[in-house]
Amino acid sequence: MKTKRQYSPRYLAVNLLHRVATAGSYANIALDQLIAQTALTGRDTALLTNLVYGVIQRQLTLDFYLQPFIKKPNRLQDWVKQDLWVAVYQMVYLTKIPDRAIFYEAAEIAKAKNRGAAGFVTAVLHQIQRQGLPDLNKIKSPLQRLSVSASVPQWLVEKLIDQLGQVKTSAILKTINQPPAASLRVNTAVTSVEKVQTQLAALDLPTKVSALSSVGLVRQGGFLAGTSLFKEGAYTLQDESSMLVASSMRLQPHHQVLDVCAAPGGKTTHIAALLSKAAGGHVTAFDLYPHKIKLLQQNARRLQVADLISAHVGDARHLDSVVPDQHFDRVLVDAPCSGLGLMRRKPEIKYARQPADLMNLQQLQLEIINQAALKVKPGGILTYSTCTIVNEENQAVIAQFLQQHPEFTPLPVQTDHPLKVATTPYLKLYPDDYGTDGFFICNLKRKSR
Ligand SMILES: C[S@@+](CC[C@H](N)C(=O)[O-])C[C@H]1O[C@@H](n2cnc3c(N)ncnc32)[C@H](O)[C@@H]1O
Repeated sequence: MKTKRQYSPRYLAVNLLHRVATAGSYANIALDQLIAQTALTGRDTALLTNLVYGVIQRQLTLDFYLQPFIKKPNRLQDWVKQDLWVAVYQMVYLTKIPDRAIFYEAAEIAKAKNRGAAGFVTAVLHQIQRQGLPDLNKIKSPLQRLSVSASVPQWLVEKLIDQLGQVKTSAILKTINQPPAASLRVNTAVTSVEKVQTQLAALDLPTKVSALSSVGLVRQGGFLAGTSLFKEGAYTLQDESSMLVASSMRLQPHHQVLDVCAAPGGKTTHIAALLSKAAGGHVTAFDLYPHKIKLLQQNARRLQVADLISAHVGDARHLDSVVPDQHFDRVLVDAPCSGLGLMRRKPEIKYARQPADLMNLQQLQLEIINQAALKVKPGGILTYSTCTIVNEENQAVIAQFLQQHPEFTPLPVQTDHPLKVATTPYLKLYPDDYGTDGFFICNLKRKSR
């Protein structure tokens, strides 16, 4: 039987951080599962969420703060480090929580796991209280200071400065550690934005309309996947930037669409909602992984658009063997990418990526887009999108593609509302522009014969 302590948000946070670090789970998915399984109050859910995201977001900063107090970091057990991270995070960023409460909880968590470690945790925290934390402003190298303060690896800060300049990089780094907003796409195949907004408000979940997408609603925090509206398919959880993809594709109800990197189907189901079965519209969706195709099919059923979608396992690098002799009005390549635009929502990504990944991914992206191009009807449109913010995976892919494919020309990216960022020849959204994920969209029209 679980004790009261094991349901405390801090205990749950330490456990979850341990799982993310050791089993490679994504924090947002693991957190949603945990919240669904445990009957926490709204306040405890908010604290748990804050602790988990806050600690992962600020891991490099927290390591810097703890460094002078831990003599043998290599001998520190992972969960002891995570317990200390959670404690120091509260001391620095959640200033309303008194130190004595933080120390007591940190020691109790240590005791519950291994009695011997409780003394060590308490000693470290008391030493921090006596001596104070080291000062970030005293880091001599400006690059290292920016990296540690924003908790972003130095190679990535350097790359962003190189590609975007100091001012834009600082603006991005300032916003990526803010709590991510929750956003949902209303499923216009079955309901309307106004209706869902009213129904959510009645559940004490007020939302605001998205500034980017006419089918998006946003709110700061809250567990939106638990409502019966979600289960019935009235909406799905999706970042506002992702909602721009289907809207940009100039879809018509009768279109035949190929979605080659489709799972778990966020964009496939959005595309399907814009097609009409009666008019003959259809999406053929592929993904490399069978378990992801199952997820896509589940989502399609929940969102009541399964009859417009056929989903199969298939490799987008070999489309001729999966869709021989077929050509489509619209082809979407929502490419596998580094995910560096998701630093706020999936903060663990920034530590996992290595510089060499970007060029390896570029090769894969080029292979896929080159194959996808062969499946576009004359006069049709090929859409390339990613959730990353580095040139290698975005404009460099498009530039190389266009060199080899003069039959394609970029179109302005159509959006529901006028945006403050350029939409031609492609749309690059950074996390500081609208508080969304970082995203890239390019629409390429194939010449009519
Ligand atoms: C960015 S995600 C797609 C997200 C999806 N479009 C959505 O909106 O929900 C990229 C997808 O590409 C898939 N993928 C990776 N390599 C692939 C390949 N060679 N062929 C097909 N799919 C692939 C991954 O499994 C992953 O699901």
